[in-house]
Amino acid sequence: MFVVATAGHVDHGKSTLVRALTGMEPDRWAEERRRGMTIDLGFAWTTLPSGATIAFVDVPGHERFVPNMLAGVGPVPAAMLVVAADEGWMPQSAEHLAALDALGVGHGLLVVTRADLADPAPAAERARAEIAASSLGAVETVAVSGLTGAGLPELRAALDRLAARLPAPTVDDPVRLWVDRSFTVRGSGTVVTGTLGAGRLRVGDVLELAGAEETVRVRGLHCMGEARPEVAAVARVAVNLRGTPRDRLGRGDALLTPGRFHRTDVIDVRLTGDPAVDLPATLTLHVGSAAVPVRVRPLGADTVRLRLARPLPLLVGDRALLRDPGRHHVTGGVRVLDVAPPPLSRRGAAAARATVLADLDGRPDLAGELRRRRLVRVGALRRMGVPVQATPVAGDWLADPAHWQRLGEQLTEEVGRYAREHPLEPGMPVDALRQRLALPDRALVEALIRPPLRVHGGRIGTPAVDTLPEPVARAVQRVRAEYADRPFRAPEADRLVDLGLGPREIGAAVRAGALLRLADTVVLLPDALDAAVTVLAGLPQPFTLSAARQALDTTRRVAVPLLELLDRRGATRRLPDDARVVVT
Ligand SMILES: Nc1nc2c(ncn2[C@@H]2O[C@H](COP(=O)(O)OP(=O)(O)OP(=O)(O)O)[C@@H](O)[C@H]2O)c(=O)[nH]1
Repeated sequence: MFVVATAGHVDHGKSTLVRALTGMEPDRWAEERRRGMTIDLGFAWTTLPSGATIAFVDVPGHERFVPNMLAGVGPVPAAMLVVAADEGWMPQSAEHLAALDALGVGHGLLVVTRADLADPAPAAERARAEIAASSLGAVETVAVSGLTGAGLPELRAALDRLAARLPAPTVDDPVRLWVDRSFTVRGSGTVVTGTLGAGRLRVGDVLELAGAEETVRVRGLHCMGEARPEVAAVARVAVNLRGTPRDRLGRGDALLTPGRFHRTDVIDVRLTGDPAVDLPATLTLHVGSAAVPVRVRPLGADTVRLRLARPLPLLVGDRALLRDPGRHHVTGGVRVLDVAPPPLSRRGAAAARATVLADLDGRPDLAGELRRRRLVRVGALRRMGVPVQATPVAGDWLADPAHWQRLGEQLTEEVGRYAREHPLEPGMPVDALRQRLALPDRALVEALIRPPLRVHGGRIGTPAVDTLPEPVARAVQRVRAEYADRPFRAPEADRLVDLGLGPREIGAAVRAGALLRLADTVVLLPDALDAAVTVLAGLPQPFTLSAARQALDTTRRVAVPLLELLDRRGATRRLPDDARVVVT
């Protein structure tokens, strides 16, 4: 099935055309029949020559009912713009086209009606020129008479071609069904209707109400007058919500796949088309079938922040329309750039925000969102409409890769600093670290830990120190504290004993990797090796033993075995003349 909305000036023959195509009566209300005018939305369907089904959303043409028109057009992907041959292009033709353009409707047809009353060519030419400048672009044109039926077979064929051009619906997406009507059916209870633009509905589904944060169960589904166990997009659908009082939901509400949409009352948007220089401070935002008053705060040249009078389930990339209800005038279109924007409380925040927004295009972009939010939950991103194809760093957290790497470096620094400031403690408490790094979740801290660091007893430290017997671990910490600023000076044997490290303790510490034995009684802290390579790499190459000794600020007792160890590990290479180079 595909769904097309009509559009066009009042009395140009939209309803007559839908009636002629479908044999159904789209104007449902007695008042509409009496006044010969469409006030609200009408619906009808038919089968095309290809066998495809097409449903029409027939909208009112009178300017007073533009909000109803927008509720019908908002969720529909294609439009049939109707212009009467005898009247030609009229104000509501223009306003309806402006609305379709603002909403970014990209597919449609031009139908010149009442072709039995006048030559359709002039009206067609003018209309085509207007339409060409809109999001609809170049459209196929068909002249018809709803009265005589002339042109209807050609129109059916053109509708088939239009259907073939429409993008395939995404039936696996979450459901956001904008409600355009709600009524009570005797014996069945509350029924709502809408255009299902994406996703799939099944009897028994549990859905959320956008406005009430409560869930409802789908008791029955109707599509084209028939009960169905399941309806997939794109379709006109009636949903029976027996048990839900009718006053709980109406036009502008939405039925949602639970947990998949972010309800927001603040959005940052880009104005599309010609951004008006002076936007009024209050306007009405039309999106889907909803119409909500908004307060407008300009940010950049074509970006504004909108504060909605009530929250709506919006996604990054949504198209919407701003209208000035006082002046009966479509102000322009917007594309949603951010549905969870940061507050603008600091001085200069608005200008900074405008710079960020200038780079956004409303296309959900995972890498960009991660860069801006740094750390964000999978569910939150999904609810904003960002497709998530990335592996969480911990739990359901996603991280910007560069930020994550910086956090890892900060963590190492913090743990190192803590060890220096608290030499007797066996590591830094995880919660203290979480606070230092301002991380929202302990799981993130744990995910950032890389060997040789590890968590032990709620603290983060090096495993060697953790697993050593308590007195030995303390003794090693004392060495660390005492030699922090001269890492290549090995303590003399009697100093080691003073610090609590006799031959047995030294053996345990070396086995655990907490000390590095260079020679019988020469020990260093294990990180001295890497530090030594860094110092040596800074020397003019090759360097001599004596240059190395001076650069490391140590004695031959340490320098000789240290360089030999580095040679064995391949970090340095000894040349035939006994000088060395650092291997890079
Ligand atoms: N001669 C002739 N009259 C037509 C044709 N199509 C519509 N009309 C007449 O034009 C008038 C308006 O037609 P509608 O179909 O109600 O127009 P509409 O565009 O649906 O009007 P709104 O929904 O109120 O905007 C009616 O009197 C129709 O009988 C046509 O092809 N030929």
